[in-house]
Amino acid sequence: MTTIAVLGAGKIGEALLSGLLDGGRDAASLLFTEKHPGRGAELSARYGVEAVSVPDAAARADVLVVAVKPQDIEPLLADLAPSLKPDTLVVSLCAGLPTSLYESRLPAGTPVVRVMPNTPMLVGKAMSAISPGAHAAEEHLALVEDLLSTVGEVARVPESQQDAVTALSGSGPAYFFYLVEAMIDAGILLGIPRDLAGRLIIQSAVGAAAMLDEGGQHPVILREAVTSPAGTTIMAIRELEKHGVRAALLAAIEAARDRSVELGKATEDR
Ligand SMILES: NC(=O)C1=CN([C@@H]2O[C@H](COP(=O)(O)OP(=O)(O)OC[C@H]3O[C@@H](n4cnc5c(N)ncnc54)[C@H](OP(=O)(O)O)[C@@H]3O)[C@@H](O)[C@H]2O)C=CC1
Ligand SMILES: O=C(O)[C@@H]1CCC=N1
Repeated sequence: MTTIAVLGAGKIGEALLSGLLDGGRDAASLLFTEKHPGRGAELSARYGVEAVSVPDAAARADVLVVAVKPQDIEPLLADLAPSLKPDTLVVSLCAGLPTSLYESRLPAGTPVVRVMPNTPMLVGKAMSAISPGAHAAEEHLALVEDLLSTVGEVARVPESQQDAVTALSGSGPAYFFYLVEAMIDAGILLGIPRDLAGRLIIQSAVGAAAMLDEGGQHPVILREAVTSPAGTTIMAIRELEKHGVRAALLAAIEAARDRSVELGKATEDR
């Protein structure tokens, strides 16, 4: 079985380990590296996966999944480059970082695949978008697709779209969590106890997501079906429009895209 090492088992690295194990992968085929020995020991105990050093991961794994913050990439690549085996596939989960950055720091010909996943990986419902670097062939893309399809859906996109994808689906779960949090607060405002407000809103979100996913109908049609003439929903929609919520979402997602571009540029400038 292919050995996979996750370099940086923080929020998304841990979500990947946990999602792969839930998807049936053998813990013996997984490795991870962590900066802090305490966290390494905690994760090993929780998942039964071995914590190793970066050079050990490079020596033993067929696939290295980079999951450190973009700001931490340079020391990691400097650590990795001398011990990397020629055919090792490098998979980057890092926002903004182009495959060309890895290609310029790692041995010539290293295959690199850029991925933008999201945290619903933890429950097997990730949306991941993948793009090949200059030396990644179909077999590499197929391997990454196979790996990530155990933790959710996978789409192939040109690398030029990855910053936009990061803003949409990479950060996307946070926008929905923010909305749910604000709607629960509205329940509190209306005098509903917090637990009940949470159940009302979360089950509405789950139901709406299932209709979007399974029903095949456009969101406008689904919203119109809730919006009765002179009813309650249209009064709420008028307030959302008055407060510029649609424009705020467009601006917010554009700002996230711009930040992804900036994170990539910051490494180019070093
Ligand atoms: N969180 C998310 O929803 C998503 C994140 N991503 C991307 O995933 C990457 C990680 O994000 P996230 O998980 O949120 O961040 P975290 O900070 O939670 O995780 C990164 C982990 O890597 C550790 N680390 C840093 N340098 C090294 C190193 N050289 N060797 C081993 N471990 C190291 C960090 O330790 P320490 O904290 O001590 O520095 C930390 O535990 C980012 O590049 C982000 O853009 C992509 C999609 C979604
Ligand atoms: O906020 C971030 O930078 C990362 C990338 C996408 C989701 N979280």
